[in-house]
Amino acid sequence: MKAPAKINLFLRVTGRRPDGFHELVSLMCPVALYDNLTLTPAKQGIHVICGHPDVPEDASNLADRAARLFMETAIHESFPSVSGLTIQIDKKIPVGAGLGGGSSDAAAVLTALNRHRGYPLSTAALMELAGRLGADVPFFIQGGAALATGIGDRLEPFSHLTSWTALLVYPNVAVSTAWVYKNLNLRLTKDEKKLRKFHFKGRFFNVAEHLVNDLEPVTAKAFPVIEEIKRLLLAHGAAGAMMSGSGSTVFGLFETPGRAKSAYSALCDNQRSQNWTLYVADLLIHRPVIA
Ligand SMILES: C[C@](O)(CO)[C@H](O)COP(=O)(O)OP(=O)(O)OC[C@H]1O[C@@H](n2ccc(N)nc2=O)[C@H](O)[C@@H]1O
Ligand SMILES: Nc1ncnc2c1ncn2[C@@H]1O[C@H](COP(=O)(O)OP(=O)(O)OP(=O)(O)O)[C@@H](O)[C@H]1O
Repeated sequence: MKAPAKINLFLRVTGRRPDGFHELVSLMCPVALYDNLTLTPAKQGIHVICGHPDVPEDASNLADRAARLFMETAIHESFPSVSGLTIQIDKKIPVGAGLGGGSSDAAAVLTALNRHRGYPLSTAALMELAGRLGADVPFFIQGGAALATGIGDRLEPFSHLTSWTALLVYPNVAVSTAWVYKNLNLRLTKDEKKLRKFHFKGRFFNVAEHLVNDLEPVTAKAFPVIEEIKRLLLAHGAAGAMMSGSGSTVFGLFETPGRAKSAYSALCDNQRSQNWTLYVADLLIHRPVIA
């Protein structure tokens, strides 16, 4: 099954909880760049096969953790015995890229196991399990664009968005999300705090006004290539350009797939892009219809 990447179109950090996690307001949208997962029954245990140098194949893989958590929880509810599982991941989403690849793999495993076992868990229970695996995982269970609050786990579907095509540029540097949050300066004035609580309710997302990411300056300071990519995307016709999540991927938003593809070609011809990986991907605004 397909596990999509995501981009953050709006990300304001509004505070820090006593446990160190940050509160935020973020508009997130899946994009049509996918990992492909194949789940097959095994005699015993959970096995991950991925073959990507930066993705663990042991129990620390988020897809493995998701399967384990599901079995521990749902087995008690409806199954007499634990069966094994092999998870094959064809990794297309770059790793440590701010595109939520690991989180999406985990959500895909939870959703597939729940469906396959005849829905022992409600969507709400599945989302709760997902939240235990990572802040971004519940978003991928829900599907479609969403406005996230809390630590990213409180979600409202959001459809006031134009069908942009994104050009994603991954500069081949992996960024640790924990490092970015740790280096974020959160000393905010009262006015700034008010601004950051900006509410999208009933409003249409406007690129010129709303495209913002509080984490971008932190990552861009360590990796100046981020500013360089933003400049190039804007110079090649993007309506807006910004880093996604904690980085390092930068996306440009284009009005049509044709314009995104022209920018893709122009950037590929540029000497500077030799070490970068580029993808053209439509925004997946609406929740998939489940048959
Ligand atoms: C940057 C975003 O991707 C934006 O959508 C998310 O906020 C991060 O989501 P994620 O990668 O699923 O994050 P997790 O795997 O849950 O957390 C990784 C680390 O990031 C920090 N973290 C994460 C989420 C959050 N709201 N506040 C944090 O401070 C914590 O140090 C945590 O240990
Ligand atoms: N299934 C998985 N796919 C990718 N990375 C995984 C997976 N399981 C564990 N990891 C580990 O998680 C780390 C970051 O993975 P990921 O690519 O999801 O981060 P990210 O792109 O920064 O995502 P986010 O936007 O959620 O911060 C890597 O160090 C990787 O080794």
